[in-house]
Amino acid sequence: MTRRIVAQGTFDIIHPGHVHYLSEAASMGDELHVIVARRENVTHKEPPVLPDRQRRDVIDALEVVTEAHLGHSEDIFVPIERIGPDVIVLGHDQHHDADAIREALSGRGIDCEVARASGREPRYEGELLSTGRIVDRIVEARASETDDADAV
Ligand SMILES: Cc1cc2nc3c(=O)[nH]c(=O)nc-3n(C[C@H](O)[C@H](O)[C@H](O)COP(=O)(O)O)c2cc1C
Ligand SMILES: Nc1ncnc2c1ncn2[C@@H]1O[C@H](COP(=O)(O)OP(=O)(O)OP(=O)(O)O)[C@@H](O)[C@H]1O
Repeated sequence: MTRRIVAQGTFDIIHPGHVHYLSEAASMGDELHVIVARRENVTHKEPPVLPDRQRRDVIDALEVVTEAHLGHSEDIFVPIERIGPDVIVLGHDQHHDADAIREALSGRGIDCEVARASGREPRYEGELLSTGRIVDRIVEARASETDDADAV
C-alpha cells in the first residue's frame, strides 16, 4: 500500500528550513503532497509577496515532492479529503493545534495521523531560515544602498 504524506505552508521565498521540512516529511512515506496556502488565508503574518501559482509551481518542481496543490479558499479539509493522506506532518512552528486537527479529521470520518516535524537551526553565521527574515534582510540592504547613494 502506498503511504501518502501531506505537508503544508506558505513557501513564499524558499530556504533550507523548507528543504529540511519537506525532506523529513517525504522520508515518512512513499508520496509527498504539499498544500500551498492561498494568500487570502495567510492572515497571522505578512502575506506572501509571490503569487499563489508561482509558489505552488516551485514546490511542485522539487524532487522530494510528488505533487503540490494550491489550498482551498475556505475549507482546509477539502484538499485533505481529495488527497487522502495517511499522515499530515505539521511544521515545527506551525500555529495549528495537532489535537484540534485530529478532532476535526475524526469528525469528518477521515482516518489520518497527525505528526510534527523537527526544526532546522542555522548551520553557519548569517544563514536565514525564515521567509520573513529574508524579506527584512532585503529591505535593510536596499535601504542602506539608498542611504549610501544619497550620501555621495
Ligand atoms: C492540514 C492542513 C491543511 C491546510 N489546507 C489549506 C488549504 O486548503 N488552503 C489554505 O489556504 N491553507 C491551508 N492550510 C494552511 C496553510 O497551509 C498555512 O498553515 C497557513 O495559512 C500559513 O501559515 P504558515 O505559513 O505559518 O504555516 C492548511 C493547513 C493544515 C495544517
Ligand atoms: N527552519 C525551519 N526548520 C524546519 N521547518 C521549517 C523551517 N522554516 C520553515 N519551516 C516549515 O516550512 C513550512 C513552510 O514555512 P512557511 O513558508 O509557511 O514559513 P517560514 O519560512 O517559517 O516563514 P516565516 O518565518 O516568514 O513564517 C512550515 O511548515 C514551517 O514550519
